[in-house]
Amino acid sequence: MLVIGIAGGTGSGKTTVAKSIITKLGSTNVTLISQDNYYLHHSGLTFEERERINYDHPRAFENTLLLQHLNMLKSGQPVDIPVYDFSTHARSQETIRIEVKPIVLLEGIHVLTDEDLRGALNIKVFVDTDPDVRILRRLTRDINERGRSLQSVFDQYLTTVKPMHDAFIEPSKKYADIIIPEGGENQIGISLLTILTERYMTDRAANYEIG
Ligand SMILES: Nc1ncnc2c1ncn2[C@@H]1O[C@H](COP(=O)(O)OP(=O)(O)O)[C@@H](O)[C@H]1O
Ligand SMILES: Nc1ccn([C@@H]2O[C@H](COP(=O)(O)O)[C@@H](O)[C@H]2O)c(=O)n1
Repeated sequence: MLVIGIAGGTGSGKTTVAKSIITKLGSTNVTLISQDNYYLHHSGLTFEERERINYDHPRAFENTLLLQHLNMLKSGQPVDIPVYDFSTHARSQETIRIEVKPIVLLEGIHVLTDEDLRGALNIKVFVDTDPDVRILRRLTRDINERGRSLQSVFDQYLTTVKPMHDAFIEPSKKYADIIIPEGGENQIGISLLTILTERYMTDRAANYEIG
């Protein structure tokens, strides 16, 4: 199984890049997993307490479960991954079944910051988009899709999103094999990744396999 990690700041276009690759290759051979599904649950906290959590710190995620699921997929077992509800800041009761496919695209803000997670990736990608573009995209998305107010997006951006991006996410770019400027607009970058993936599918014995 080939695992491609797609990191980058919030709103950089990680999901858009991943979905473009799936559109080009078809969903039969490629599956998408978002690190966001592995946000810690915090069942003992009230909504107000959950609202104040720093969701941009690397330790906000249950990466051990994510790694366990990647290992199960690699050994041929399907997995039931958590579903995360951004409007309640909690995992929902449901899970999603992920079947075994030859290619896994793993996208998330911190897929390159964690050493163990990096070790599970065959190709490491960083989507590099200017902060002003990212915050504008995030503002629109969080208000339209994640139940946020304008003020809450401002406050969260300044108190946690930007400081954590500067401290952890931007420095993780150095681990990338491929940097894709401007995300979904970069058709050449997306085509490059698609070609690499196609090549893997036609030659499973290629050098990408981790020992
Ligand atoms: N090139 C683009 N032009 C316009 N809007 C975009 C572009 N890329 C992404 N978006 C929008 O910006 C938001 C964040 O993009 P997304 O791919 O989900 O980023 P990420 O997964 O990095 O947070 C989404 O609403 C998406 O539709
Ligand atoms: N309860 C939560 C959990 C996470 N976030 C924000 O999501 C961002 C990561 O998702 P992207 O799709 O934008 O990569 C991250 O920056 C968190 O701030 C949230 O707002 N609430």
